[in-house]
Amino acid sequence: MENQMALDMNQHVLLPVLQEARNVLMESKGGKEKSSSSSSLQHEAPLGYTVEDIRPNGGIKKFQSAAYSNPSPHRSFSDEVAVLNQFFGSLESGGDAYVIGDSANADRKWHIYYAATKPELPMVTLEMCMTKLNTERALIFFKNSVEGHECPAKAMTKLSGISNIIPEMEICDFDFDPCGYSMNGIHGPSLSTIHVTPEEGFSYASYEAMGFDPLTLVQQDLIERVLRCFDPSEFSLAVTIFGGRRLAGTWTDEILLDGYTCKERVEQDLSGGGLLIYQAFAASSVAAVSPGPTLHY
Ligand SMILES: C[S@@+](CC[C@H](N)C(=O)[O-])C[C@H]1O[C@@H](n2cnc3c(N)ncnc32)[C@H](O)[C@@H]1O
Repeated sequence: MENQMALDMNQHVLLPVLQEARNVLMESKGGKEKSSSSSSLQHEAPLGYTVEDIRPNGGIKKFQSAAYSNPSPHRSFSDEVAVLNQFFGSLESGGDAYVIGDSANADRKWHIYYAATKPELPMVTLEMCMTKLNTERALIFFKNSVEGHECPAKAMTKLSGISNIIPEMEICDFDFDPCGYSMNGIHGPSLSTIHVTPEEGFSYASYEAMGFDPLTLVQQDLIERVLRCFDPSEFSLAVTIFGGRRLAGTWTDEILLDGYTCKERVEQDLSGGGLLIYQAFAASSVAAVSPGPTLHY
């Protein structure tokens, strides 16, 4: 998870680091608040990042976000792993790093860093990375497309269908100027987050959810609801399971999606008893990508 990963960095850390490696690391570590009494909060940059911008987000302090530049060593995964090991390598599980995906395609790899002090509680986490969004769906995340609505972010949440993904979730959403969208959702122990970059040519949306009951929430239904919001030409997803397959309900199933071809499926055991299932999909008309191995660092 991105923001949610900041929950308890002393206990455990599972960092999915995809194309936006620097952002994920930044958000996982979290900008540390220096003063909560001031109305203009100061943030400390994590892991040597420089704070460039801090935006208020709906007035909810814990959902604030910040943008950072990415100086070395945050330009290569090996360097990132070396830095993370300094922080987390001495935890009971040690620090384990994995790169999963197509080794021939630099844009199609899933980077994972895992470290824990104690066995994980049973938990399923879904992470989706969607690219080449449908142009009309992407337009919803431009502010000028929701002109006239009192709150652009709320309009985007509703018009895109994001509010229907897990309808019970209380959503804190944020619109960027002139385009872009982020939200965090919460319902009991379940958390979710979405970040959308809608610009043509490099459009991208991420969806992540954790803490839900895997025996009642059906994997395929949830994924289909997410896809309806963005209609991407390509996407990959990672399901991380702690607690064993028996408690994971439908979350170990292979998913079959109308209009998409599964290009790759990898199952990777994680230290600490976890299982990661990675799958990559492309809209059925998109040319096939050859599967690649899992590389261990
Ligand atoms: C969803 S936001 C970035 C999400 C990122 N994880 C974060 O919290 O910084 C990305 C989209 O917002 C737009 N955007 C507008 N102003 C921005 C800003 N100050 N910082 C980051 N993105 C901004 C970008 O062009 C892009 O379409």
